[in-house]
Amino acid sequence: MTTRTFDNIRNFSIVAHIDHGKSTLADRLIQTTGTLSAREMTEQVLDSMDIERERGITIKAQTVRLEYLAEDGKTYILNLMDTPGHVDFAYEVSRSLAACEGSLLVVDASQGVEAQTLANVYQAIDANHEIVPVLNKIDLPAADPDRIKEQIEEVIGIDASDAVPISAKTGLNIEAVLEAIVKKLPPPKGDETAPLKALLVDSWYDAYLGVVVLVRVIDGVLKKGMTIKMMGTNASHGVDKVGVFTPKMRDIGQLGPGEVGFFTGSIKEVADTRVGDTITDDRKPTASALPGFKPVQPVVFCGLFPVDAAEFENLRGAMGRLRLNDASFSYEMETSAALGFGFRCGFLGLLHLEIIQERLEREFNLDLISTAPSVVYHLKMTDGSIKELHNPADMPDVMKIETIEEPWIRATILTPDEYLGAVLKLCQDRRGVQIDLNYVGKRAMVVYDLPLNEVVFDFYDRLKSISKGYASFDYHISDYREGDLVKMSVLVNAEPVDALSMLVHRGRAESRGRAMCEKLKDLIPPHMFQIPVQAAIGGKIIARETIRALRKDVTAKCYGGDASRKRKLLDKQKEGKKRMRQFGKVDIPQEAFIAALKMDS
Ligand SMILES: Nc1nc2c(ncn2[C@@H]2O[C@H](COP(=O)(O)OP(=O)(O)OP(=O)(O)O)[C@@H](O)[C@H]2O)c(=O)[nH]1
Repeated sequence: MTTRTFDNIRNFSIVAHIDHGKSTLADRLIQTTGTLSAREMTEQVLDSMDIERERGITIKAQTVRLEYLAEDGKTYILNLMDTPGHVDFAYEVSRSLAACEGSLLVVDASQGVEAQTLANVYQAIDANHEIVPVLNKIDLPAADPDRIKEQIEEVIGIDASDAVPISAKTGLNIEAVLEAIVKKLPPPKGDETAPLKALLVDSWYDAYLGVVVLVRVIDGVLKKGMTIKMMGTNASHGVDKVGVFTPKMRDIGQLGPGEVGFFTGSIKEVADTRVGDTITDDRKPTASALPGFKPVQPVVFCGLFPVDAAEFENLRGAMGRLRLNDASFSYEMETSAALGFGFRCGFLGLLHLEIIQERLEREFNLDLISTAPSVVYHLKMTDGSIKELHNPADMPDVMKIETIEEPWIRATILTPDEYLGAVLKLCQDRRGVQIDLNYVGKRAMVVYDLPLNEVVFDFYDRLKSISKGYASFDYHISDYREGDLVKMSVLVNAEPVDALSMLVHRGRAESRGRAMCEKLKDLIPPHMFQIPVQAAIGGKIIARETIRALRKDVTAKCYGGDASRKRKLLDKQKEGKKRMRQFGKVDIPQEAFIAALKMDS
């Protein structure tokens, strides 16, 4: 067995803060290497999902194989691995990075280093990547490449003297990027005579081909017709097709060491393929699996219920369809006294939650009520057992709980100096513990440890609003810590609304309860009777508001005459009704469930 270097291959990814031009550069690289015709280039190629494009973020990792004739006269195969740009998908990012040897670090030359730049580049450094800094958007008048170079050296601590100044938009200097990839990034190494060992980087469901698996071959050869084994799940599958993306799918029959491509076979569900798993030859397995494999765990849960109970089966069908392509999304049936039949769903983070909810509503035309997002708590019971709590409504008797642990995150925030005070206050208000405060050029960089449950509702929105959109934020889950947490229930007209119950820190329970009652008072329309709104811990009421009785005739304003206007108003009222839920005798509008949880004190 001999390990050798595959000199004509380079595997790289692009790391960048959101909007710094990763997709535009990727498109330029594809175009410059002539992989697609100009007509095919009209759309951004790598971001393929609608919602991704609308939100300008990349969710599913994809990859493209480029062929580049370099200045040295040789033709190179360049595999560009696209990485998801958001923290919720950090594990997928780390697997994509593990599949290559180097990264292009794209920094907007008019903006400089941002929180995600740091988080992503540190991940690339952890993956032992060689890093080529690229300064993008130098066509902008505000671009200051020299200052940004200094910033990269100072903050990230890598040599930026050879950083490539480009404009991905105008196509300026793209050749120089390709040359840097060839000259600076190391080629892959591997042993083609060894048993197959490949990293499962990503997988998705294709209507024609079934499950498509993206892999990076480390050793051996992945061939059409062979039987492979996934070492994490111990499942074996026949291989039907082996190929690469150019970015169109092209069959090439086999992939050798250092190569990146896809295969299809007898795999039924995306859930059967775990990102990070090792793929080997079923008949001649490799001795050791690749390190670092961990199944992804949902960290945020919420209930999703159809507004119209008759839509329950449609919702179940839609969730099944989404899960086909997203194994990290989980759901199980749940019944709520107030909301009826629905599902308890698990997500990788808040963005993931929003994306799934939006797709259910948009692609499947469902009207949904979502309950408060909750993190996963670890309960240590008095009998010594450990329980995971996904839903505050399921909280066991407090007498049986010894301690409650909650997940904490480490957050990195970059903000212009003038908003620093407000940012620190926000973190402090959310039980944050300051770890570091530094300067990156003219901007402050603060590192905080925060309980995830304080971040889960509206932290990011608040951060953006207090910094006028200038602060950037990134986080990762760090650990579980014990907290003095209590379950707060909300009662509307003396009926507990389980969908609004939540775990809060004891020290904040009263102010949260008060804020919640005040909010609900505004959100719940007056009825024909008086409605008390209360917050309680155990049997103890900690806050109360009253919605005064009101008899309101919506058509009263239309003095008889205009029938069409009258009908419009009644229709509008009916529309409003549809989005309400009855709790005992009280109608609560759907918006109330999320709005009540936002704490914009
Ligand atoms: N002026 C200028 N604008 C650019 C340049 N490169 C990209 N842009 C613009 O910057 C915006 C963001 O570019 P994208 O390529 O979508 O950014 P991205 O980093 O891929 O963003 P995510 O996919 O969300 O991670 C778009 O409006 C681009 O047109 C450039 O060189 N100059």
